[in-house]
Parts: sequence; structure tokens; C-alpha cells
Amino acid sequence: MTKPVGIILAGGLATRMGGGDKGLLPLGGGTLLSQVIDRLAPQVEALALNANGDPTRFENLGLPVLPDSIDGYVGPLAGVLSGLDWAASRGATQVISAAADTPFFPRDLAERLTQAATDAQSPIALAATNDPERGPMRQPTFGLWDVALRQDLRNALQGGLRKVVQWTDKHGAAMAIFDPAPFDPFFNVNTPEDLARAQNLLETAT
Ligand SMILES: Nc1nc2c(ncn2[C@@H]2O[C@H](COP(=O)(O)OP(=O)(O)OP(=O)(O)O)[C@@H](O)[C@H]2O)c(=O)[nH]1
Repeated sequence: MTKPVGIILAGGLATRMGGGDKGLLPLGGGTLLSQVIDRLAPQVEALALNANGDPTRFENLGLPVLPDSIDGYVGPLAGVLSGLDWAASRGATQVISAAADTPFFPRDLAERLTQAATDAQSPIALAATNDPERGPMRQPTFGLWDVALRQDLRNALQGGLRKVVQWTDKHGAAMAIFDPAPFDPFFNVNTPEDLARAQNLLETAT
């Protein structure tokens, strides 16, 4: 079986960071995005970046840059849809998504999501971490998505859907649950303080 293709979601507005591209912020001698690419590229057959606006700012990455398929910053599912359209154009059947602001996600993400979707015979699997008090905490930007869902997703977004789990629940999404120790692998960078913490984690914990 061929590996899925991958899409890195970088289409957000980064409001809490003051705007601009969070993915291009410096981290560990590279950028947030370069950390994410290093983790995701070995797990997938081919990789693309989902981002809006002028694509030339990413040209040194050597990745296809896909804008949202739906206008108006409607959230990460717009980026997932762009990934599904791209996958379909390549004859791929599954997409793995990862957020551009999450530099330490698991190196076995794609393998574990694929296993969870297969076991549950579900067209979607979402990553989650287990919180002892609240139970599984789903990560809506880290998922495996079957290309067969793309028209359904397009219709849902055009109909006003915005919340990821509302749509994934409808399709009986499976979950792959990851260990949150020694730190949350889905820790994401939203603020300058988060970026400083990521730099510190990079130096000490990975
Ligand atoms: N394609 C796409 N991705 C989005 C959109 N909004 C958020 N994302 C992505 O979803 C992930 C989580 O985004 P958030 O943290 O909610 O939003 P953000 O833009 O990163 O930051 P804030 O504006 O500070 O909330 C990031 O990878 C974003 O790039 C969107 O409208 N389109």
C-alpha cells in the first residue's frame, strides 16, 4: 500500500502572534515550518503547504503551495479540503494533515492514524492525547482524511460548517491516542511566549 500524501496547514491569520506567517518564525536554526517539514516529510509520499496570499514567500521550501479552496478564512478544514483536492489530482487516496505551528508532533503520526482508521473502518482518524481528568483531547488539525470525502466537505463548508469535530463526528472519526509525557507532542505556538518555550524544549527535551 502506498503512503498517504501530507498537507501542512499554514493558512491561519496568526492573530495572537501579531499576524504574518507563524511558520516562518525562527526556531532551532531553521523555522517552525522547517521543523514540521522534517517531521512530516518522511511519513508521507509527497508533501504540500496550505497557505494563502503570495506563494513566493515560501519558494525556498520547494513545496507546492495550495491556497484555501474556500474564500474567507473559514478555518483549518478549508486547508484540509485543499489537500484533498491536491491528493485527488495525484491519484492519492488519503491525506495526513499537520499544523505549521506544532513543531514536536509524533514521528509515527501517519502510521498510528492509518492504523486507527483501518481498525475502525473509518474515513477519518484524528490524533488525540489522553487527559487523566477530561479523557481524550482531540487535535483537529492532525488527522487522516480519505479523499472520497472531499465533495461532502466542500458542501459542508459552503453550507457554513466551521467546527472540525462537528464534521468528523458525523463521519464517525477514529482516534489515535498519543502519550502526553514528557510533554504534549501537540504543543502549538500561538504567542511569542510559546515560541520561547518551543526553543527551550528543542534545546532540552528532544
Ligand atoms: N487553511 C486554513 N488554515 C487555517 C485557518 N485558520 C487556522 N488555520 C490553521 O489551523 C491551525 C490552527 O490555527 P489557530 O491556532 O486556530 O489559528 P492561527 O491562525 O494559527 O492563530 P490565531 O489567529 O492566533 O488563532 C494552524 O495551522 C493554522 O494555520 C484558515 O482559515 N484556513
